[in-house]
Amino acid sequence: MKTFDGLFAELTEIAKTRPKGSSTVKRLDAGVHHIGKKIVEEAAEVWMASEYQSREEAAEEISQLIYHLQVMMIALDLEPDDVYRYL
Ligand SMILES: N=c1c2ncn([C@@H]3O[C@H](COP(=O)(O)OP(=O)(O)OP(=O)(O)O)[C@@H](O)[C@H]3O)c2ncn1[C@@H]1O[C@H](COP(=O)(O)O)[C@@H](O)[C@H]1O
Repeated sequence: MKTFDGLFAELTEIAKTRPKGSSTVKRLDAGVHHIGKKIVEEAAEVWMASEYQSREEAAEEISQLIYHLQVMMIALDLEPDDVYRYL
């Protein structure tokens, strides 16, 4: 099963090697404004799923929010430790 750090390592490698067909590469190329809008959209979906849908659907939306947050971290050249120090 994938973890936060495992996904971050995978996305970091994708950002370096830029494989064809990667949606992550497309999102990074689209830039911070695009990624930020996606984060807001996914955050709203987490809220809606948590309030009106199942726990399973909420978990899926949370995973997507984590993914888009990680894409933003990579766009900003932030490492997990840069974030963890505030936890
Ligand atoms: N975990 C994720 C992940 N979570 C969410 N998403 C993206 O976020 C989208 C979900 O948002 P929506 O439900 O709003 O779908 P949508 O409206 O089609 O979104 P848009 O593509 O239009 O923005 C999905 O369609 C994916 O494009 C993800 N894309 C990739 N990953 C993982 O990231 C890794 C690298 O992926 P690639 O870069 O595609 O190879 C792989 O391990 C993937 O499993």
